[in-house]
Amino acid sequence: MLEVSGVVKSYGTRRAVDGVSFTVERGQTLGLIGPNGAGKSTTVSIICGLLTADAGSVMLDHSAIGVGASPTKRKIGLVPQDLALYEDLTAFENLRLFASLYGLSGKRSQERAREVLALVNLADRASDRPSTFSGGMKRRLNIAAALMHDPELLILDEPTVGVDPQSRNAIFETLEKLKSLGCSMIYTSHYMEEVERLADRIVVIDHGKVLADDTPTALYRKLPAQAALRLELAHAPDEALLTRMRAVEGVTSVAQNERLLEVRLREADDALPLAGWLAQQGVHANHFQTARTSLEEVFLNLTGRSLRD
Ligand SMILES: Nc1ncnc2c1ncn2[C@@H]1O[C@H](COP(=O)(O)OP(=O)(O)OP(=O)(O)O)[C@@H](O)[C@H]1O
Repeated sequence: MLEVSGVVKSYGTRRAVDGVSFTVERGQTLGLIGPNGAGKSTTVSIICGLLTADAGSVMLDHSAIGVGASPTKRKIGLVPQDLALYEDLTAFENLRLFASLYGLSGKRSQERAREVLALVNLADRASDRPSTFSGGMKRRLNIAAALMHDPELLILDEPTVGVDPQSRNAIFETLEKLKSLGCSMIYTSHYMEEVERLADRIVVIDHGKVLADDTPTALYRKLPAQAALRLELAHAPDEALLTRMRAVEGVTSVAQNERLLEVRLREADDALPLAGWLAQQGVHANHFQTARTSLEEVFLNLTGRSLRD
């Protein structure tokens, strides 16, 4: 449905996007993840035709997207990072204003406004002004605005920035509903857990380049460790024991802080043979905890840096 090929964009001498390519299939949610300044917003602005690329192309349903009016652009709905609501108008009036920008008016515009307000769970707040809304409700109204013209592809640029955890959840519920209705989405974020919750496919971007493009499951598989075991031992282990433990089948690394050990395992099933080995060595744990490694580590593994400082 969407094909981004070799897109390049510089601001002066700074290359913000450096040959980015990826595709979004119909009904798919793509997570575009990278740290601040990675080039996500620039990429998204080029896809929407708000910025011109220096090189490369963006095709939506085999038609090129360029700057300026085009019927293809109408197939996209953008939820920008900055809120774009009129505080003096009610939620309903805001939506009708957005609809009029797309040439939708009269009864059809009223019906659609009611439809999208219900979709974002704001039907009971239709007559209220956004100035009385929480940050998360404003975001949901912004999502509703982007949906007024019934786009085929919804692009959300970091929609949870500045939103409290409870409202964040409400945004996710809205997006999950849209996904179940078959809406195609691009979701940018620098929070891996957010992208992981929604995305069928994740594109990792850094310094304007795509570092990985895969399904969450495939990205997990590429991590050297997929599980971890945290142990609190009865006695601090000596170096010789740690060395032998590192050689146990399935163990990828062992970090020690006095009596606490964090053992990285290739997969969760490797915990059992390790527990057997520890018992054989006469090593007793007072406490242990298993944990799955997080997809956050994909970025760390690819760049040696974490997604956020
Ligand atoms: N209008 C501009 N003029 C000059 N440089 C810019 C402009 N917009 C972005 N940049 C630079 O381009 C690079 C990519 O920025 P972009 O906003 O696309 O990244 P991002 O991944 O969306 O980051 P953020 O999450 O902070 O928005 C950054 O180095 C940024 O400073």
